Parts: sequence; C-alpha cells; structure tokens
Amino acid sequence: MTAPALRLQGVSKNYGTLRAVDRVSFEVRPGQLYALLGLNGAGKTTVLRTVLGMVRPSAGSVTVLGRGLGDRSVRAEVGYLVEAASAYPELTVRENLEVARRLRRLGSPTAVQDAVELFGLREHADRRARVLSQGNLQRLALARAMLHRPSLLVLDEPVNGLDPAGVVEVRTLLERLAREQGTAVLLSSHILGEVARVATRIGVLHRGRLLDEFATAALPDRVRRHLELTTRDDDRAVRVLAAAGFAAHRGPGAVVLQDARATDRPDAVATALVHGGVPPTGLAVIREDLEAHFLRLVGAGHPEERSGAR
Ligand SMILES: Nc1ncnc2c1ncn2[C@@H]1O[C@H](COP(=O)(O)OP(=O)(O)OP(=O)(O)O)[C@@H](O)[C@H]1O
Repeated sequence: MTAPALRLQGVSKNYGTLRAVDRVSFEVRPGQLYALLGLNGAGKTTVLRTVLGMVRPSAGSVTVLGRGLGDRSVRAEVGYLVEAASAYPELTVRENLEVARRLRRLGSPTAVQDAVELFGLREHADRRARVLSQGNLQRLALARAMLHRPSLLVLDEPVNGLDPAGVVEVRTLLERLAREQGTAVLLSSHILGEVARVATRIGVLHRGRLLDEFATAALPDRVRRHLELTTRDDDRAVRVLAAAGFAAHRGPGAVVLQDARATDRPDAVATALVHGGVPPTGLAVIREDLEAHFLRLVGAGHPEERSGAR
C-alpha cells in the first residue's frame, strides 16, 4: 500500500480553556478526496491550519509523505486555499499565475501554461481577474495553489459562495486532480450533500472530535430507511402485518415499518398484505436525506447546536 500523503496522529489544539481540536487522527492517501465535515465551530479550520503549519498543535503530530512539518521540503509538497479566492484584479489570469510562479521560484517556464491547460482556463487566460465569474476565480485560485504540483491540496470550504455551476466546476476539477495527478485532497465543508458528491472519504468532526469516518460509497447503507405504505384499511393492515411478524405502526397518512426486514424485502410485506386481504395501494422505501443523517450523527436536534454554539 502507498504511504499516506497526510497523517494526523492524536492532534489537539487548545485555545485557553477551549479545546478546539481533541485528539484527531486520520490519513489521506494519494488520489483520495477526504472531506472534514462539521458544523460551524466544529474545529475544521483549526485542523486545516494545523496541517499547514499555521497553527501549532498543543499535542499530537502531523506528517506529510512521512515527513514532519518542520522539514522544509514539505512546503513544496503542499498547496492550499484557506481564504476566499482572490487575485490581483487588474492582472490577467496568466499574469496572476506568473506572479505566483515567481513567488514560488518555480524554474519551469511551462508551469503557467500547464496550469492554464490543466484548469481549463485557456479561454480566460488573457482576461483580467476582476471580470471573472466566481467559478473561474476559484479555478484561478486552485490553479495557483497547484502551480508547483503539490502532492497534497488543502482547501477550506472550497465551494462556499459558488453558484451551482461553479460547484460542479470545482468538483469536476478536484476529481480530475485526484484521478489524473494522484493529488491527495483534504477539504472542509459543513454540507454533507456537497461533500458526498466530491469526497471519497468523509470524517465527521464535532466539538473538536472526529466522531466518525467512512467511505462515501458506504453512505447509502448508513442512512436510515423506512417503508411507507397505504391501503384501503390501515388499521387492518397493521394487524395483518403484525400477524406476519412485521412491526408496523400508523404514521401520518401512511403505515410505517422501520425494521430492516421490511425495508430489505418490501415484496414480502406486499405479499403478506395481499394474503391478508388488504393489498397495498402505495408502497415506497424512504431514505433519510443526507442533511438529516448528518444532523443525527452529530446529535444536533436543537437549533442552538445547528448554529454551532459551543
Ligand atoms: N485563534 C483562536 N483563538 C481562540 N479561539 C479560536 C481561535 N480559532 C478558533 N477558535 C475557536 O475554536 C473553535 C473551532 O473553530 P474553527 O474555526 O476551527 O471551526 P470550523 O469548524 O472551521 O468552523 P467554521 O465552519 O465556522 O469555520 C471555535 O469555537 C472557535 O471559536
């Protein structure tokens, strides 16, 4: 197995008496898109800034490609975007990238052109940054962060403030970077639906702690499901189902079954109803939506939790 591009082990960060990050450990492998998901104030930015060496952890360690952050060679391996995308407004896209190339002291004369191509900026290359759409400005910011072809890209809320088209653009771009360049991407977001579409792995951060971690592909199996059905006599349907061994109750306007035996085998439920003389007039397996799933994971039923008060 390849070495992780990033490894955090037992990272904590205290601000006075506040423990903003509490013993967080995870890895991001090359080509992996890892999303840290959490409510406002969960500690996402602090984790990201710790990875970038902008915040010194109170405990624990961070390694990039097996090297500690004190190792100067690590700087060349990391690209980041932790502020809102910005650029010199009066300079063109190409000039903005050229400035970044010089600041990075990159010798390669083709670095700027390569970035223009890779980030799909060719038709905008000679336009001033101030006339770019938010999506294209974000592309430029990403192109700048990736100019030196780092192994690890760190992005704080990369699609914040983008319109739906911009979100799709950034998502497509990150997927390409991960797939074609093997870049490891660590990003943060507070919207599960958004990260579920881009990330390959999700870590749920809440009150500084990593509550849960899972492959995005496993998400459909983790969300709760229930079966809803309607009949011409719902009371009788509940009795028939109980006799057939299915726990059912009357919900608003429908009979509800939460047992996995029912959600896995809706056909068996329908058969039991038909045999009991109350055939279903409607039947559907309902999946919990992603936001509801996320809020349940972090136990955030209360409005003050949702606003991230801590
Ligand atoms: N420099 C600091 N000094 C004191 N407290 C801080 C500092 N930086 C962050 N905090 C606190 O640490 C906690 C975690 O903040 P952080 O910004 O990491 O969360 P976040 O998940 O990124 O939130 P958001 O989504 O709102 O950006 C918060 O309670 C915040 O107020």
